[in-house]
Amino acid sequence: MTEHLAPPILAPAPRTEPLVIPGRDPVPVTLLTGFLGAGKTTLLNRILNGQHGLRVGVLVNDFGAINIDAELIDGIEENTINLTNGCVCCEIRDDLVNSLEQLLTRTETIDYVILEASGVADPEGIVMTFLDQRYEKLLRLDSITCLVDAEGIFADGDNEALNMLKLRQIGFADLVVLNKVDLIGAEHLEVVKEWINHHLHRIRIIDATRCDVPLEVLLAVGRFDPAHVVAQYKREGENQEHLHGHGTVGNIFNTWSYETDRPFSLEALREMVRRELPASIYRCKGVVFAADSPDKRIALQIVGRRTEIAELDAWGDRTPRTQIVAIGSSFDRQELTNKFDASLAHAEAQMHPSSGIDYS
Ligand SMILES: Nc1nc2c(ncn2[C@@H]2O[C@H](COP(=O)(O)OP(=O)(O)OP(=O)(O)O)[C@@H](O)[C@H]2O)c(=O)[nH]1
Repeated sequence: MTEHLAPPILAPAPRTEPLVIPGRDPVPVTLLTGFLGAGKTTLLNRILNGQHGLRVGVLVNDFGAINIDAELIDGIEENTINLTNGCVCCEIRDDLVNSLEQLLTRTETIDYVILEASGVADPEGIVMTFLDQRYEKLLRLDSITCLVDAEGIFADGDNEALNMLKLRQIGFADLVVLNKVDLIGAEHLEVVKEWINHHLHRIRIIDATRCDVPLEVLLAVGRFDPAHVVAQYKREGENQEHLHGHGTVGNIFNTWSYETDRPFSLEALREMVRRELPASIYRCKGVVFAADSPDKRIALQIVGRRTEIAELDAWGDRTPRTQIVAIGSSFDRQELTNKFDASLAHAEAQMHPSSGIDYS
């Protein structure tokens, strides 16, 4: 039921020939980066449902053993490929290229690709893949948009490696969407902007709630500039900030996953998160089987101690089963399992009479 981040896998022999799909121009790619829970999937769904006339293919890289994001992306299964078993920025870089190739050859109809990196991905490896000349006839990096959680950006702020990762995610981007401004006041917003501007100069920042950003600034903008990557390296060199590879970052995270056929009490789950979830759990998400609504799949989203619960489709032919993943640093997995176990409906029934559904 528990695991660390997957260890690096042996990469296949590197390609020597340029990758070309005959008759095809390089397909533009927008890379979505940003720390756990910042809003990448929210933005992705917004783009997929937007009026842009583009036929979009999607690559999703999630953390943990179960790819929950794939469940939460609105209905384009056939043009979506999930990258599992590792982080897109290092362990599965060849997998990334193979998946992109698969996505582009699978159907003639894709004319734009969006890659959602995992929230723990260091952008360097991904950017380097796109700068590799072997792939330049296949793909063109159009832009890198980094989502920042304006409320949660300073969570666990004493953790230097964590701050560094967040800054690198921002530093490699050509646009920052400062998201969740609905959750903070004007003063906090200014503090976040000052923090970003203090560390990184001349980054374009757009404030947003629920990633409501005009599509014109996100897609087919041709903003990616390799010179910016060079400048980022130079800046890091001057500030001696380089992380010496993703391994350093990867080591600060642990993942946990949980599965059960027994139904949850949503109220108990929400209360448990509010009162007891350790601050060292940065992100938790899943698809839940709930006693409150046993016929429908329930999406569970936890960022810090905020919980969002939403009804998805009916279980239909699928056996109702809860799958939850969490990521954080230095937490006790058994303790976490116990806390979730205690939020199961029957466990709750022993302590409280049953309560109504609250989807707020
Ligand atoms: N209040 C508020 N909630 C938001 C906003 N944007 C996103 N959320 C919520 O934040 C949670 C995380 O959003 P996601 O889009 O899944 O974040 P993510 O960056 O894809 O997360 P991971 O990749 O799983 O780390 C979800 O519950 C969203 O509904 C916002 O502007 N305001």
